[in-house]
Amino acid sequence: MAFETIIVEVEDHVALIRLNRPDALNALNTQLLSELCTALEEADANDKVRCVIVTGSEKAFAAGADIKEMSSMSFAEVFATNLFADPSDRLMKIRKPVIAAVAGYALGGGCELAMACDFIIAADTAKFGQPEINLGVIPGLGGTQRLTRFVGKSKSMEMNLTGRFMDAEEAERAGLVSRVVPAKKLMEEAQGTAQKIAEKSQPTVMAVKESVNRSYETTLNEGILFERRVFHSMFATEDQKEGMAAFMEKRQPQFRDK
Ligand SMILES: CC(C)(O)CC(=O)SCCNC(=O)CCNC(=O)[C@H](O)C(C)(C)COP(=O)(O)OP(=O)(O)OC[C@H]1O[C@@H](n2cnc3c(N)ncnc32)[C@H](O)[C@@H]1OP(=O)(O)O
Repeated sequence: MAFETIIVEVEDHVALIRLNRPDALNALNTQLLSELCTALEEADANDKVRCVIVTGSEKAFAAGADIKEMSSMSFAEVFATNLFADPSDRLMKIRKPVIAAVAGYALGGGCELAMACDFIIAADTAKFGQPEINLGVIPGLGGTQRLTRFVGKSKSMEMNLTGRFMDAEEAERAGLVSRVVPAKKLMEEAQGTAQKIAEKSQPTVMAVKESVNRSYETTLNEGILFERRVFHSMFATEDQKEGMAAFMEKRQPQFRDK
């Protein structure tokens, strides 16, 4: 499919999806969100793709949902159309790993999009925030829920109540991002990380993603049980035999996704 508000490149088993509305700091309008979800679904279904990176520009990952598009909507309209339910549901169905490579602003829906990815690598220029309170609304794509799980109640409450931005260093300390890298190295680091994941056994990668995500949805006991059952099931794969044989034979494994 041809896209207008994003750019998609596939190289070495990694799909790079770049948000591309430079005049609006990648504000997430209906078209961009729809194209992003479609690109992610296409990457998920593409046998050549083993890992996905979502990124923006040097100035903005995304400055939130498009305020100009939303400003005149009525309650009846946002309720009847279930605004943001569709992208939220579609993002959660992606089974391949998705890395958010964030430079500049990741605000409101931008922060929520980054958090909906599997992990965040941040440039030292990144700024995260949920400033919806300044617009007279609350987050609608997971900002009160996911941010709380990432950084805890106190910091999430403060960020959501004041609209304060968090810089990259604070975001790393708080556990929102997996690591911070110099802005110039952001894409190199994200690509390198994606390559490492792309070399693993794909069923195992998907099982890790499903198991980690399960920890958000269930009790610790249920989660541990789920993990153990998935672990057991890995012994039905050829890649488990190959991975363990390769260790014993002191060589690199040749995974076949079987
Ligand atoms: C998804 C939900 C439900 O959770 C809701 C949301 O996401 S609501 C949106 C939350 N985000 C914000 O409130 C951030 C809004 N943007 C800003 O505060 C500032 O733009 C900034 C601090 C990120 C950057 O400031 P600055 O460098 O001064 O650039 P600007 O001149 O403000 O912006 C450039 C250009 O982009 C347009 N813009 C920026 N953000 C948005 C947006 N979220 N929606 C629509 N348009 C946006 C801005 O209007 C400028 O365009 P022009 O007006 O000059 O044409």
